[in-house]
Amino acid sequence: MGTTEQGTTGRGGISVDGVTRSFGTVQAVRGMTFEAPPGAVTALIGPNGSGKTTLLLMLASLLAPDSGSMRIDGADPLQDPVAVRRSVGWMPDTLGVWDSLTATEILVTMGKLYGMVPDAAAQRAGELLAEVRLSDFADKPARVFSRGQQQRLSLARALIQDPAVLLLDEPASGLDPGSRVELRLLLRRLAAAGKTILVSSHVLSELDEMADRAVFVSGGQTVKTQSLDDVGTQLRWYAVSARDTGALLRALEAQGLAAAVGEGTRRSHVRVQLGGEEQAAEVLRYLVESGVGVYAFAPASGALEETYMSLEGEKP
Ligand SMILES: Nc1ncnc2c1ncn2[C@@H]1O[C@H](COP(=O)(O)OP(=O)(O)OP(=O)(O)O)[C@@H](O)[C@H]1O
Repeated sequence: MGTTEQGTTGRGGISVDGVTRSFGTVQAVRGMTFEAPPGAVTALIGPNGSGKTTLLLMLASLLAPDSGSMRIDGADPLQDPVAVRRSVGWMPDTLGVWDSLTATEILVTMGKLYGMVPDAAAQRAGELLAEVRLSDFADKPARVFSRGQQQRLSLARALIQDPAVLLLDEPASGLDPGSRVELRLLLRRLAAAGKTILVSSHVLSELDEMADRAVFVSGGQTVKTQSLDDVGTQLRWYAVSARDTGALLRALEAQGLAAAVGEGTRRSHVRVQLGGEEQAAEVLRYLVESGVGVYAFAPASGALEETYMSLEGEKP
């Protein structure tokens, strides 16, 4: 597939419009509407129980919505589940069945289910196991895999048919720091190749590095979408540390900035809200010139965490 965005109803990307789903009296998804374009990583962010997994299951055509419409790479999961399953790679938050099969057997079986001839499936399995650094475990049964190894195998399984769309539910959970970096690089590479990637995660610092856009959900509804391109102009809290905290506070107040001593960290710091990177650069220059001895100056939290916390704060 190409890298061009092709609109809400044409081919390419994910489009979700007014989707709902209940389980008995529990309204898991009350109304979600958003787009995830091809060639980008879109983050799906929300508190526990906000409906992320339910939505991903519906997109993967494994669960039917009660109402609303969805398009995945141009196909409707209700009308055309076969097309959707062909174009979607699904990485659930746990690997699931087939514990007694080896990693290679799992991937080859999946490949054959997608219509690959055995040789091609075996070759693809070998390439993917190398990609997720599991070549040494190719002939080991999945039941002996650690949580992180299972996650990596699950990712390989999601990629077997070279899908146009990747749906990933908490893919970094259980991964060691090195594997997380590799996952990030792999997903950026796949997005650059034109794939549509929708990834749910609670690790916002990681999504800051990985995602192009974010969809925030709460109580089964989409509450905000954010482009990470706007981060440079976003109002953000900065944490500033200086040799003389009192002088630092006075210097910031002299600039008309509301500053307060921050709490909750080992190192003493001052929190100040700034209107974007331009203002941050000016304030930093001023502080350095005023001789308060600044030794740390950075956003107090990631951009997504800041939005997440502000949305939590707005809740009734
Ligand atoms: N099969 C089911 N039967 C009954 N209730 C369900 C079922 N699946 C999900 N729910 C409920 O729907 C709501 C949304 O669950 P979901 O798993 O989609 O949330 P989530 O955002 O993925 O949460 P988490 O961040 O904890 O993974 C929850 O209240 C959950 O208890």
